[in-house]
Amino acid sequence: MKLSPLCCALPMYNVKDSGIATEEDSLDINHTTNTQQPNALRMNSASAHDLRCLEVEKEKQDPRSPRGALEACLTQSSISSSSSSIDDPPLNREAIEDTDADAQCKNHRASSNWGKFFKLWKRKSIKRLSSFPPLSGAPSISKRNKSADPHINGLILHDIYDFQSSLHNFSITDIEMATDHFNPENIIGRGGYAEVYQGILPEGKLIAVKRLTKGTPDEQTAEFLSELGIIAHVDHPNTAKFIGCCIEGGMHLVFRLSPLGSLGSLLHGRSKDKLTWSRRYKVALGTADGLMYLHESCQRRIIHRDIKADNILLTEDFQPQICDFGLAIWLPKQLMHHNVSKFEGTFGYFAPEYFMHGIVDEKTDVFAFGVLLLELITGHRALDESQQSLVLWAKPLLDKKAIRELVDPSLGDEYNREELSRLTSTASLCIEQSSLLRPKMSQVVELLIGKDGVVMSPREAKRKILQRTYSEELLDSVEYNSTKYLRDLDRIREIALAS
Ligand SMILES: Nc1ncnc2c1ncn2[C@@H]1O[C@H](COP(=O)(O)OP(=O)(O)OP(=O)(O)O)[C@@H](O)[C@H]1O
Repeated sequence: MKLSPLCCALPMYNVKDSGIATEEDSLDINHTTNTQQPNALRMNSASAHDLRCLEVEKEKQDPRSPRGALEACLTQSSISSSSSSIDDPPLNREAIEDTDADAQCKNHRASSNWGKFFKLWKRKSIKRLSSFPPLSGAPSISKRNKSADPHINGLILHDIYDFQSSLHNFSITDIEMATDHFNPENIIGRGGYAEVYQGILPEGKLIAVKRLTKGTPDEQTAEFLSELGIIAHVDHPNTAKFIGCCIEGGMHLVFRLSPLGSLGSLLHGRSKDKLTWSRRYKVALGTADGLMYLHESCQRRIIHRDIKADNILLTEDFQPQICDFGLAIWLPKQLMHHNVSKFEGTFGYFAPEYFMHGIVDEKTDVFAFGVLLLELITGHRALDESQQSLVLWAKPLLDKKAIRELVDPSLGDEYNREELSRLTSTASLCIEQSSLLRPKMSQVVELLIGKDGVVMSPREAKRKILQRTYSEELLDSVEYNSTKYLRDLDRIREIALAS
């Protein structure tokens, strides 16, 4: 079951009182005020909103944040196009107008460059964005940006805009031609926010067009910018290939088509037999590599927050590509974790600390990756039709190493025992209830490939990865068992269904 971002407020466990440094949703622009929030949360909404506005201003100053990168681009664009500004068409208010009566935020929007962003995208003359900083080898922006010298800052901007992005600004005519006017027969996927159409460009390139369909125009804009701000900076063989976007007639993100669709559709569909053991192993390794890149090798830490089989696309040679960055956040280095006040994500993949405290960090992705490994091994869904959790079913079997009972019957004996053993022991570590005992993704990769020929036992691995953080200490001090996990799962499900 997928939770929509605004449908369900996270029950608060008074994290502030327990001493954890909390932070408003400073990085996730999805988090607008939720009218369905319980009273306690609603009472806080005014100050949270003010804080949010302040945070937005702070993000705009940081050229490495999604908002900062776009703002920087727009500042530059308005500098370079200042002479022609008189001729500019009026802003596309429709896309950004907010019905919110909050005067402060209206003022913020009036002075914001976001309107210009949409205007830029809409201009036919600008077909290519040169707005996003390079993905690698970028100038050390944060360091140099400390200088108050406008000349130096000008140089930095110059560096940024010299980057020739290959992102394309499609017109709605391009998109309609490619998808045969959004012919329903071309729908290849439906998610919580979007319909995805396959299409073909005049030069023959196959594309997938993600058309945002759910929510109000404001919510769609927030979702669009949130995903765009992350994917435009992500470039790895195991992440979805973003080509460009179109903001005419709605919000559209354009990707290279992954011909085999998602891992979820294959694993739980009629073509399951295509997923031989060696392909499953390849998918596990590739996904781990992609996630390690997001957590540890990007300019900023990216937490995906919705790792699941449906969000792993497959190329024709079964190379996995992580997609759907709609919930992803950038986490500042100095922040141990991020606290959210609303549930977003997918049932069956939630880590206990997310249930308990709304804590989001790399380890919540690691937990979801562990569930994904279990899906690959067992062929079961994360949550089956009767809402039974795969984690709770598999845990006792993992503990007593009943591997034959775990393995997908459709594989028969067609699997590599050593690889299977690595996958099961890694899965077992990833779904540890205490995030402290879960490995980092770089450790996961090592475990999966059996580095140095050593297959680590969970006990050995636990000893190796002991690295306590404050939040981990706190979590560890709370006795968290399967009963509590189940209770939390039920409670969150009830809240989600009630709202
Ligand atoms: N590039 C692509 N190539 C092929 N299929 C795709 C592609 N992108 C998306 N899909 C299909 O569309 C589905 C939905 O896409 P996506 O997850 O991005 O939408 P969403 O609305 O954000 O979904 P969610 O509810 O998971 O947040 C995917 O599970 C996949 O089956």
